Amino acid sequence: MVASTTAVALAAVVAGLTSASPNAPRTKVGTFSLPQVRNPGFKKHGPAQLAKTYVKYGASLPDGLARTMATFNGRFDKRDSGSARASPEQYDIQYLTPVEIGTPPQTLNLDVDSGSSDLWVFSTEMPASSVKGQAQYDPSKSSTAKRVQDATWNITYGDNSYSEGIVYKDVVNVGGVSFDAQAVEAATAVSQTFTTDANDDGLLGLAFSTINTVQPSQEKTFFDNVASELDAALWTADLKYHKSGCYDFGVIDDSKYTGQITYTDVDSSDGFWMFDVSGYGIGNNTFQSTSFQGIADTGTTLAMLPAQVVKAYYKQVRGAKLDNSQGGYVFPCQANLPSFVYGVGNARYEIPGQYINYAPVDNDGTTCFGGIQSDAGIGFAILGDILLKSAFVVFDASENVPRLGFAKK
Ligand SMILES: CNCc1ccc(Oc2cccnc2)o1
Repeated sequence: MVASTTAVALAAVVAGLTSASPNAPRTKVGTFSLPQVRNPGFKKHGPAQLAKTYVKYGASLPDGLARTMATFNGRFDKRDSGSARASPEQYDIQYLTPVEIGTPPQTLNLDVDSGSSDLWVFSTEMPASSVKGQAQYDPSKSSTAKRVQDATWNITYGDNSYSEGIVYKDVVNVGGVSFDAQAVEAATAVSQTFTTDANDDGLLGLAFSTINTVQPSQEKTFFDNVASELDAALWTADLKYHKSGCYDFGVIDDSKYTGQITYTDVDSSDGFWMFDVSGYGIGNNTFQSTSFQGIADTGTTLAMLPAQVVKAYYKQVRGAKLDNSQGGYVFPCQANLPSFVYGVGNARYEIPGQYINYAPVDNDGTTCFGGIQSDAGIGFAILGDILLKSAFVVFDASENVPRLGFAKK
């Protein structure tokens, strides 16, 4: 930002020095004055003025100025913002977002994941046996793909899914926001859970770049790469129950929420969007102001909450039980589930009971698996899609301390 201010200041000085043309005839005609009129259509733009001056005197533009002018390509005042659809898989197990990679663009449907920081894709670098219907990034078909020599990555997720591979730099476009040298992590191997997930072509990590797994030199997330070009260094998640939602970059679309946005500071020291949940309520019972730490994680399907909170919730559900063979709390699919309320500061956000009936565990739909489960062993709560889809969420990195915003919708 300072660089462009300097350019503007410099341009203003240079523009001022060249206001009178040096080529005017030098005849002695006494004095004359030319009243100046303001050009109503003139938009002040430092780099453009400076560039004009260089061109006027036949000088070539310094590289930085040429690059600046290239990025503006006529958009003198607009910076950037974009919007990308988030389509749910069955049971909202995850939401997939089309991402264009390479030249010409190859479209892959990625799982936007605020709980990790690698952008990785199924690729032609992996064995065909690991690919069951997914789209594959083919760097050999992208004129802008450049291999990052000796770079590798590997990552394991909360559900023990795993992937690893090599790295290219290429153009990546998400919802109209583009970066021309994004680290695209091409998978050479993935776990069976990814192979069987036919619609998921990879992940787009939007946690903090400090937990990106590329070695020997860590790479930046897509958001960190584009943040300085966005109208505002933030992105928003508007996920929905059993229907498509939207990720926006660089803009808060006021039509997508009601009332006020409540902000809370984020502790990003572990690389996550970690914040304090101020408490919880079950159905119409009194709100319990016992705070706990949790991460906002669009890449986790369920809500993993403190064991005591989960126990108190399912105590209100007739026939609910902890079934370790299923890996968590189950209940009769016909159960009438109470709503769940979580607090952010003084604000309260309610998850309808219906959202907490995640999916049947048996073919006849008798027993269902809960959307709220215990975070035992994780070390913090995970506010996954079950909770996030009931709010409009702002992931705001525009200030020194990042923050999360929540609003009703
Ligand atoms: C559903 N298993 C495969 C799979 C798709 C996306 C991911 O990634 C995850 C899993 C858990 C938490 N965060 C990201 O794994």
